[in-house]
Amino acid sequence: MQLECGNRRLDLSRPRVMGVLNVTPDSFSDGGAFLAAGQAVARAREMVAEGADIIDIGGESTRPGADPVSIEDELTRVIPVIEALHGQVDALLSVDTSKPEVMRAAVAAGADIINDVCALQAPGALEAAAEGGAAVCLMHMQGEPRTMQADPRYENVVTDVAGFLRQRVAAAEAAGMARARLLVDPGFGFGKTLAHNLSLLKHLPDLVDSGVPVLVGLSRKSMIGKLLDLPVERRLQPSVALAVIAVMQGARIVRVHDVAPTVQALAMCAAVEQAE
Ligand SMILES: Nc1nc2[nH]c(SCC(=O)O)nc2c(=O)[nH]1
Repeated sequence: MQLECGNRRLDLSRPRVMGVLNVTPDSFSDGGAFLAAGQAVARAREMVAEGADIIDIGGESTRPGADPVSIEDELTRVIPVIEALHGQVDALLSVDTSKPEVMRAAVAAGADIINDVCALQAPGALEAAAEGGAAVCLMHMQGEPRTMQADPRYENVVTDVAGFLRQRVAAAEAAGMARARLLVDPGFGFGKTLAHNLSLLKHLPDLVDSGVPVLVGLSRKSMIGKLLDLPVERRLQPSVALAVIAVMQGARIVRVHDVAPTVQALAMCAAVEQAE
């Protein structure tokens, strides 16, 4: 199984690690720490050295309650980092954005993957994503970051999310994107209660059956805090455990803050997968 990212390919026959690089002043886990492009580039290099296959660069926090960011501010934050990293690190570059203007500029600057928590629903996003050839991650979110955790409700969260993602895959293909360029993601924590998140993880194989590789983001999320009553800075071990569970449920890419421990854990998953 290969993911087509422009003229590059990512072999998904073994699970891959996407390192989170928040270039925002209010990101929930390292807000402000990497605002300066120089610090962001250093952090990216650190994650690549730890084994990250992809660096996910985000200029707008989408944690619950986050305020929207202007196009200009998002461009100012992410483009210099993509330009500085392009061709300089042995990892694919992903841009975490929902804005078509940022998608176009990021791909032009060297982004290999568009990671859209809104699954290309913004006006012009399908066209922007189609034209550059980058891979695209289509993620499910109910509502918007500011209000999505108020009172999320579903008929059946698994079939609702799976149906939405199937529809977004169809829309992307209709816009001219080959299926080999696509990823789907249930969007843990994006308009979901703890029960919804646990059900989605338990039934992840239903999503895997869609034939499009699955990416998940569970790292340091509030579902861990709710289950174990742990603050963000003490969620490493459960985050690694959730990455292993997701991979054993069929996920092929995990989006994480703590790269080295996740790389180690997924190397063991890969060894077991490949054993006789
Ligand atoms: N594809 C994808 N992109 C993401 N961006 C964020 S930002 C919030 C956080 O890291 O807690 N989460 C996710 C996720 O779960 N999947």
